[in-house]
Amino acid sequence: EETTKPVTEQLVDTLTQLSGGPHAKFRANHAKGIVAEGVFTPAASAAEITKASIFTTSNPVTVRYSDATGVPNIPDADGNAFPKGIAIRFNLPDQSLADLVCISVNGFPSATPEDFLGLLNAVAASGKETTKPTTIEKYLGSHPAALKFVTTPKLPPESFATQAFFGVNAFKFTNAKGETHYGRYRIEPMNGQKFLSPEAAKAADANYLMNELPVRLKNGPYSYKISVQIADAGDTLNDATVTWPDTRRVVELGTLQIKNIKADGASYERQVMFSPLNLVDGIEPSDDPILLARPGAYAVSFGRRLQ
Ligand code: HEM
Repeated sequence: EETTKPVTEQLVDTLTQLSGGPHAKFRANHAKGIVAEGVFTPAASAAEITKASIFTTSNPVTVRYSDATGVPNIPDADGNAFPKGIAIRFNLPDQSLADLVCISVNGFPSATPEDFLGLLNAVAASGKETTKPTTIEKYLGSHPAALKFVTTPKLPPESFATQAFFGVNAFKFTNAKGETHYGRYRIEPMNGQKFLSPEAAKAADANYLMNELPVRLKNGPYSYKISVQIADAGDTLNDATVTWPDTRRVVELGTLQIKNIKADGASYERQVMFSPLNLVDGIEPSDDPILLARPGAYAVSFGRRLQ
């Protein structure tokens, strides 16, 4: 009997295929990672935007940095390891939690999960093709957002500590007065972004990012500013391929300080699934179909990782 798999499962299948997997016990995407710990301290301005406990109280956080793709040993400076990821878990005193799951580029190649599957399938098909234009060339020719994403310079950062990250999908924020705003997260290193030169990127060790972080943290903590870019009336809220102008208001939510590598990080990351829809009161999802598809895809990958 023929059954069509849900698009979320097809996405995980294609990500797995593209990575040369399955790779037992690893994520189907953002497989290579490192886990650290720190603390989030709110800024006074956060309360203007949201009553969410994660942004109005100080809490311990667990942070997983990652390279893109499902390849567990991808070289950190490889173009395919772009975008980098950051997953931040706020561990609240009542055992509840919330996650921010962001990437190192402000945008996404596709507006819907079906379109993203089309892109991944076009990449998968074009490996074996000899006639031009290939499936991926045709796909990119008719999908400008995907073309923009794949041609974005893939600058390898000096460190995960010198990389900015973006939420890409919009969320709806409610403050204590009941006022609502839509916004997108920004996570910016306090000491600015720093990238490798092309020469340094070519010479970089396959694990230079994963090796650098413990060394850096021995010399002390580092921090990011977490803020939210606020949509104006009329801005597109449900399409992650459409960035908003840089002139939009940006409100600071607080400071993320990273203090140490997590001791049991390797087993922790296997047992944990971060999700952009792990939320607390004061933050709701937008109706962006990419955002709404993510937990389903992540759960498929998580379930396979536990087998
Ligand atoms: C439909 C679109 C997307 C699909 C199908 C997808 C797929 C996946 C999958 C399967 C995983 C592994 C999850 C796990 O096993 O725990 C993952 C992880 C991740 N994704 Fe996505 N993703 C999508 C969109 C996005 C977007 C828009 C962002 C950022 C704005 C993002 C950032 C990340 C990050 C940072 C991780 C690693 C999380 C961790 O460290 O556990 N993804 N993605």
